[in-house]
Amino acid sequence: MKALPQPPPLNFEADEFALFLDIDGTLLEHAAHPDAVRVDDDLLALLQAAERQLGGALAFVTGRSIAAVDRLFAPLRLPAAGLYGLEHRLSANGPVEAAGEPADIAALAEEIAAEFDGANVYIERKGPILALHTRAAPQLLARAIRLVEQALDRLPPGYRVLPGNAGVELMPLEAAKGAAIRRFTELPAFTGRRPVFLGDDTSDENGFQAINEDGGIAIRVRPQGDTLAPYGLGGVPEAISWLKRCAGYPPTKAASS
Ligand SMILES: O=P(O)(O)OC[C@H]1O[C@H](O[C@H]2O[C@H](CO)[C@@H](O)[C@H](O)[C@H]2O)[C@H](O)[C@@H](O)[C@@H]1O
Repeated sequence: MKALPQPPPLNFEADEFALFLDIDGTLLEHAAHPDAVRVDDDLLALLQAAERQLGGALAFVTGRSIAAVDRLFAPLRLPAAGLYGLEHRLSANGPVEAAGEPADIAALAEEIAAEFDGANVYIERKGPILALHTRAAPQLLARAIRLVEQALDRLPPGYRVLPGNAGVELMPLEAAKGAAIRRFTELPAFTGRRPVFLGDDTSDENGFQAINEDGGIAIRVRPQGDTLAPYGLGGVPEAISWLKRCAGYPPTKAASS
């Protein structure tokens, strides 16, 4: 695969850009369990500076719930699309439009938890989305995917299965990062600015597509295989270094090499 060029540094203070950030694998290195990731003060300060410089045109766009995002980044609160856009908080201190857990998904979650009883598989119940994490038990990934695919046949239409490298998620069809980003770009704080989206995963490709269609800048972190993003950054450290340059931090050795 041809290496993607790095994105040019942007000036966050230029009133030109709206920034959308995926979290896991983009801002935070992956950990064996979703609750094992940590946000350090350096990242918090960077996000606070970026939010100020961008005039508030900064939002998380993540598969996590907004409640989980707030716990991770406390005391920082940003506008956020959680659960791939099934939840929104349109302004930093606004209300969360949260999504509940339908009865059929609750029943399925119980069934799958019993199936994996004693195995090192974490079942994350996120309202209408069910995630099975096998990062700590990679040998169980194929079984987890099979179980969720079989369950799809029993559920009412309107769900899809999104397999990943370390787990699988069952989610409503309308959960998509592209639509989540567009919901923000219609708001006064974001509109008229060029959208920029950093993501690292298959689930971010839908966001890249929307960004490309809307004349924005799509950046895939640690690109592997096909991507719609025209730009790439090697990993989380490179993504943080690039964001720091955009926010006017002095160059570090790693960033300038
Ligand atoms: O859209 P994102 O912000 O990238 O969120 C995607 C999922 O992230 C979390 O799971 C992933 O990260 C965990 C911590 O590194 C890791 O243990 C897990 O294997 C990954 O799938 C989160 O728990 C999910 O709810 C998000 O959908």
